[in-house]
Amino acid sequence: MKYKVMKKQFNSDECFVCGIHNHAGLKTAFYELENGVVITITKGDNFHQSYPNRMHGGIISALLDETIGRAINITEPETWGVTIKLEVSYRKPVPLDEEIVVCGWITKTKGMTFKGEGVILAKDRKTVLATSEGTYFKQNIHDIIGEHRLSGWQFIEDTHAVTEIELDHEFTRSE
Ligand SMILES: CCCCC/C=C\C/C=C\C/C=C\C/C=C\CCCC(=O)SCCNC(=O)CCNC(=O)[C@H](O)C(C)(C)COP(=O)(O)OP(=O)(O)OC[C@H]1O[C@@H](n2cnc3c(N)ncnc32)[C@H](O)[C@@H]1OP(=O)(O)O
Repeated sequence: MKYKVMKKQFNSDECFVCGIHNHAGLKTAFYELENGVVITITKGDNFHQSYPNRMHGGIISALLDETIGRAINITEPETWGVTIKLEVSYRKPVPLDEEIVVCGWITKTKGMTFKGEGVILAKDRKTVLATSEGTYFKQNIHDIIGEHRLSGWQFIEDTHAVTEIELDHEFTRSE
């Protein structure tokens, strides 16, 4: 099924996943889809490996963590969250020489916490490589970053605008 891209999200300076100046990181761009899912299309590098041509499990979990956490901004653009619990199922090796699609969506918000689920799809946009469930605690951005600056949080224009994406996956909401 084809999903329309509604919005591109901001990037940070130094975050391991989305920091545009983090040279060891993934520099991922995140997009909000019309169905309430946030996605990033990305590819790891050799320095993200565990076994040869296999992405390290910690990096897989970082990708799922941030993608799910960002999905809250579709319905609550001003909300920031910190991860308090994350469960990851590694279903198949995540290759480093092919694009993958990471998807995250929110399943529940209650009080100061929200929950979401995520999936990593292979380059065929269908084969499930990993799945995840996360819980996040809503926190004021100034309590999260303390004295650190907010200035690196910025919109990065795409050279080729991503307007839609085709995914062969059913996004279920269990709660
Ligand atoms: C340039 C500016 C911007 C830069 C941004 C850069 C990058 C970010 C990129 C994108 C951002 C957008 C979205 C991304 C979303 C996620 C991405 C990844 C996020 C992370 O990678 S983030 C790192 C890992 N994450 C942490 O660093 C959290 C450490 N933690 C704490 O900071 C405290 O733990 C806190 C504040 C959560 C609560 O602390 P507190 O002192 O305010 O309150 P307290 O302790 O009383 O807890 C209150 C109630 O939460 C329960 N509770 C607490 N922790 C729990 C746990 N783990 N499990 C189950 N329940 C828990 C208690 O049991 C109590 O429950 P009850 O009320 O029922 O008793």
